[in-house]
Amino acid sequence: MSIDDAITSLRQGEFILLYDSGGRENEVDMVVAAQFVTPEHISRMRQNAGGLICLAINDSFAQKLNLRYMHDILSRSSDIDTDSKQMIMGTAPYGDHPTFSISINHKKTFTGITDLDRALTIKELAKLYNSNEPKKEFTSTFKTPGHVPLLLASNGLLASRQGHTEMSVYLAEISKLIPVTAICEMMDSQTYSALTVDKARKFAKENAIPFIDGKELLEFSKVH
Ligand SMILES: O=C(CO)[C@H](O)[C@H](O)COP(=O)(O)O
Ligand SMILES: [Mg+2]
Ligand SMILES: [Mg+2]
Repeated sequence: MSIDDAITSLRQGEFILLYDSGGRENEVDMVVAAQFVTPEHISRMRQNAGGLICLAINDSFAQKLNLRYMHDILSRSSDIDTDSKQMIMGTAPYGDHPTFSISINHKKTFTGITDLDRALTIKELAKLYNSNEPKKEFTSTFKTPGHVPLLLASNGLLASRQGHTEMSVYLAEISKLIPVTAICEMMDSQTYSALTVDKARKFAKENAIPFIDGKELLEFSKVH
């Protein structure tokens, strides 16, 4: 299936599968546009993917919310001693910096972890994108720490970093959707490892879900 098929699915609030490359995580994430997320999407990501359900946002939105990478927040914190700062992740084993920022819960959640709660947090954060006062609404409507990790896409998207964070946000942007995505790595409960790309492709085919290869997406982004 093509990038056009992925755009169609994302616009319909359906999942796509997104593979980065053998040169980095070598993982396939389930991806859905955050504006359409329902408890059913969260349930499917838990059961069919099984990784960490995260919320990726583009750089301009992150700037409006005054969000920072967690590694920067921790590095600058005067509450953390020098030895402990050695723990802060600079680059992951596959070479990229992590995109994690703070984690959030919508204030109307209870524990924050249920399918209902996480869907509320994710959908409401996407809704905030069109707010006239996003920062004010963000700080008054969400709590941290929470059960939905925020991931900050690099400015320039694929030209800067080729992670699922940037690729999923790029796909939302070219779909003319709010550039906020819910993503989750696919795991294999038989091998206790990441699902292989071949198994993920089979899953995609069996379930009629568009499968996007990061290398193809990168080439596409260079000419569009
Ligand atoms: O680590 C992650 C958060 O669960 C995932 O790999 C997610 O795909 C985002 O990270 P990246 O942009 O590095 O691929
Ligand atoms: Mg990862
Ligand atoms: Mg990833």
